[in-house]
Amino acid sequence: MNLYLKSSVTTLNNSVQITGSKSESNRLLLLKALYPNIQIKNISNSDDSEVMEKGLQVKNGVVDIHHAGTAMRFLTAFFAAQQGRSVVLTGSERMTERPVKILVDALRQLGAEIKYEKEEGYPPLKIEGKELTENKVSLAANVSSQYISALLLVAPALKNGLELTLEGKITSVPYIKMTLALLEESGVKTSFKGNVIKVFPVTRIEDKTIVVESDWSSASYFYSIVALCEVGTTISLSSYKKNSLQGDSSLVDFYKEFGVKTTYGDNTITLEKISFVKAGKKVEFDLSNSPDIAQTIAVTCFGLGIECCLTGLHTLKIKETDRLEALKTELSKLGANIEVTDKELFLKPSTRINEEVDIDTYHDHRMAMAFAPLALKVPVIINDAEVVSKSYPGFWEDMKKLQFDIKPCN
Ligand SMILES: O=C(O)C1=C[C@@H](OP(=O)(O)O)[C@@H](O)[C@H](O)C1
Ligand SMILES: C=C(OP(=O)(O)O)C(=O)O
Repeated sequence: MNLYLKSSVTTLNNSVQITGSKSESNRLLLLKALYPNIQIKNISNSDDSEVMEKGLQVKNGVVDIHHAGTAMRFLTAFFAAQQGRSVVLTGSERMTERPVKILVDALRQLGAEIKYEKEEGYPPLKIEGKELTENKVSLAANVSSQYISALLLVAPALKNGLELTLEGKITSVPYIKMTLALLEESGVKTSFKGNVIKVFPVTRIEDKTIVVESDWSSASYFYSIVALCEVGTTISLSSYKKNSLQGDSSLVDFYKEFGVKTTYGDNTITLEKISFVKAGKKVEFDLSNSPDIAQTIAVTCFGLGIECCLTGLHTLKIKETDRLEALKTELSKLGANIEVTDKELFLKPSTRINEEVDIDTYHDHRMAMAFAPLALKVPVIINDAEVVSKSYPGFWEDMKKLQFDIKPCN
């Protein structure tokens, strides 16, 4: 499904309810499978959380997690430690190109039995669940934090717990801290000192209800909309809190640079455009702690016609698509002057945006959602727009509520 998007509004005053964080939800779903007395509220309605929930229930056989990277990594560790269960863990074609060797090697060091069904280092994986009794392992921390979170999530159910030594520069740190915080909230003892993380074993935890905060990565698209609107625009989003576990809450600081003020209310945040962004402005952001908002920020800068230098993007090449190349190709079609390396993006200021350009989305939900706000400036076509369901199934409906005119096209 391709969608033709345009919007003639310049000012908005709306509110949107966003579904629970998919990162928090997928962690809690795994913890609930290990400790059923955990109850989860405001769980994500994303495809990725749905495949995670279904995957956890498979006793033996094939588990297909489609495009969900976290589900792939978390379930690899989960099934490796499930004695008596035997599965083949697979996903979409892209998933067979997303590396898992660092995680598989670490699990093997702990005693796991995992074989590559096709290419060494990549899914699909054949996993024979075993009791893992080894409890010390070192692994590279500079490629994806998901490998680390995967090990930490199964750690409290291992007989001897786990001690992880992280090697190299640790990437996407807030996601590791989120994992530890949710373990603690569930009643598991953890420690993180220097580059060593310890998780202590627990056989039973108290009854617990954990409320998932709504998804900050999803909130980014509304930050972009507010930034591209006139002064006076407000959008309220729920349910959010000030002390978020999600690193993408750094949007609050990043978007100040684009004239967007965030006010915290009771369970809501209100985004308000309070000042114009002057021509000639340039922003420089290190996004190594919040890689999932890189596309949103790059498109906001292009829409505002300002220069940006985004660094810390080394994980983007192994996500749903090579996001650096995808951004370069699609922003160039719109007329941008953009350069990328394997970890940075440089955008020069532009004064015009090409109209009615077909934006390809490369099976990547964030390509579709990041480019949609540009319809405030010129009509755009988003190809394969259904990709949004990976994290935000209600995205197009919410955009219609914000008076975006959205029609299917060929
Ligand atoms: O643990 C998580 O929930 C995630 C970690 C990040 O991955 P990397 O650590 O690979 O950057 C992030 O990009 C992904 O969307 C979700
Ligand atoms: C990278 C993402 O997800 P995953 O790695 O879980 O597929 C994302 O949602 O932007």
